Amino acid sequence: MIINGKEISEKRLAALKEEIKTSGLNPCLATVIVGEDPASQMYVRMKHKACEQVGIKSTGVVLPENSTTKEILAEVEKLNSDNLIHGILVQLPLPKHVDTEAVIEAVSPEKDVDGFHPYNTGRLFSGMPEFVPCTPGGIMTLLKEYKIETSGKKAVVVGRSVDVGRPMAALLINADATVTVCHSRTKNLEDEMKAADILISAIGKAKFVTAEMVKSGAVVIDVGINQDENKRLCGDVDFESVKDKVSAITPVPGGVGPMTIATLMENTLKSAKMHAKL
Ligand SMILES: Nc1nc2c(c(=O)[nH]1)N[C@@H](CN(C=O)c1ccc(C(=O)N[C@@H](CCC(=O)O)C(=O)O)cc1)CN2
Ligand SMILES: [Mg+2]
Repeated sequence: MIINGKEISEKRLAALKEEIKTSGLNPCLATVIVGEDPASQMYVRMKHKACEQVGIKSTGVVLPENSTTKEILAEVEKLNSDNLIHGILVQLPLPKHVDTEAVIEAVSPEKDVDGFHPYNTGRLFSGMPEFVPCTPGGIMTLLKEYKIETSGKKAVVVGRSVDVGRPMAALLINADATVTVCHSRTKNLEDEMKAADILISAIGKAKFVTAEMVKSGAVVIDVGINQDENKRLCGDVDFESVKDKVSAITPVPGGVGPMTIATLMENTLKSAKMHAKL
């Protein structure tokens, strides 16, 4: 089975649009982008377009590549204190000279729709999630939509990043899976991967995962955003070689990516609801 993230994201966005229309709320998302990385610019455009699609207002702060950490923090502060804004996201990666952790920590946890602030990661790891990072959150939605059981399953997450690997592991623990997190120093990576009922690959290497590395009937979720030898977008998984061996697999494009955006929209509405109660 091929997991259709594009279809599920469209379904969720349509439901969100209806909910927002009748909510009486005016949710508003602010994006911050630093520099001119074409991929980041495209993702931010996609986020504004999704906002328009569902009826979320959006505003964008665009800062030059040579902005200092202090200058970025000042912009974030302005957004924190603007009562009309419910969600703030700083597009990552930031330029190398910027203190990314300081910027993430500066976003008010109540507006942190990316779920990257330590307050929100702490809540997630304590089993009391509020804002869940959009990519792993979107993956959990896909598993639920396709009725893929997690309880008691052996889940292997390859990658320990703050935005994907770590929160993914926390979400799977919260969903009663037995979770192993692998990374660049893991010994016998192939053996670990082959033991997985659910394999989440966030490695960042084009077509790294081949059929020999996965168990027959496993569920394979591909978080990779890479380029193949012809400069075409591809995932971490060698889709053609793996798809016939597994019970379910996400393609790239059209798998996890669209769910990241749909989850961001859901988090923004959630934030607007929380602010309305304050
Ligand atoms: N502040 C954040 N920065 C980054 C995040 C994030 O969640 N918050 N995630 C990624 C990039 N990202 C969103 O920002 C993102 C990546 C990919 C997609 C997507 O829909 N991809 C499509 C293909 C699009 C294409 O043609 O290239 C797909 O997979 O089908 C959406 C969002 C890093 N930074
Ligand atoms: Mg840095």
